[in-house]
Amino acid sequence: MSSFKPNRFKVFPRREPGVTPVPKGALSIYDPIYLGVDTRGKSVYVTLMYRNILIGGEPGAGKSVALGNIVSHAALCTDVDLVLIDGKIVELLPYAPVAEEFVGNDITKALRVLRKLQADLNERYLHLARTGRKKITADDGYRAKLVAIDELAYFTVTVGTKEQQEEFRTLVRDIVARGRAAGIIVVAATQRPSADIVPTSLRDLFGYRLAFRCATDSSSDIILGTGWASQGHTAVDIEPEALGVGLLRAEGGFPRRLKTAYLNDRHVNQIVRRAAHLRRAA
Ligand SMILES: Nc1ncnc2c1ncn2[C@@H]1O[C@H](COP(=O)(O)OP(=O)(O)OP(=O)(O)O)[C@@H](O)[C@H]1O
Repeated sequence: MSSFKPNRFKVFPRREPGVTPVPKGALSIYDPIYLGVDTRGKSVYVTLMYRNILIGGEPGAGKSVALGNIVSHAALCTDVDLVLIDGKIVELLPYAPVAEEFVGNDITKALRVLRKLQADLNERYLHLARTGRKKITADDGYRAKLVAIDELAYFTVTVGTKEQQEEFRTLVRDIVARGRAAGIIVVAATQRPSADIVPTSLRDLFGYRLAFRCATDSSSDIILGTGWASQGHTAVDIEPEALGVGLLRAEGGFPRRLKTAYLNDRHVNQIVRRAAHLRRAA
């Protein structure tokens, strides 16, 4: 188990135009996010601004830990608001003190929060249309948002009425599809990589896909993309004891095996305390 060191999160030069300067010691959502190491021991980062990430795999394979790495980075950024939707409650609850919204296993509240996000999205698009531009930057006066959803299936098949589940699906699809350009990032995790939870049309909207161990080639393909298993890239091959090992595929690239960084509860609590301090000071 690696121990957490705050300076492990490298701060990269921010070259994007219109990025709000962040206070010393804080991170930016425009920075690459540290996820773990690949098979050669090289650090693996993902840049999520203007992108989304889908995380899938069987129970206990490492999805929530990966999600926690991303949310921890975002918490330490003073230029992004966190919207956390957690059907399991306990995975994202530690970040609630620094979140704009925290939703537990309450689909009515989840829908209210997603409708509000959609209205915000519509306003951002109107602004883009009025100014003749295609992408929101911090200069536009809109803050980036990171929407983390841990467990898609909980809200789309388990709780609520059929109508609520359908509305949840529709809202998530719209926010994933249109959110990127508007500075709204979606990070979604599911332990049920099946076509009813993640239809191809939704999967294909995610620029990054991270598949932890899956039971079948078809579940692995549901996360990574059709045809990868037949080319030898399948999360079925990940050994059951290899917790936190997954295949990461970035837009148009080959799946790359990685082991995620592990933050234990103490690390997360330290990060949240630090994040609260940075956010108050910003
Ligand atoms: N990168 C890692 N390094 C070491 N251990 C890990 C790592 N990732 C996960 N684990 C171990 O595996 C356990 C399960 O991980 P995690 O909670 O992320 O799984 P999950 O896929 O979200 O499961 P579920 O779908 O049941 O919620 C963790 O509690 C931890 O003990």
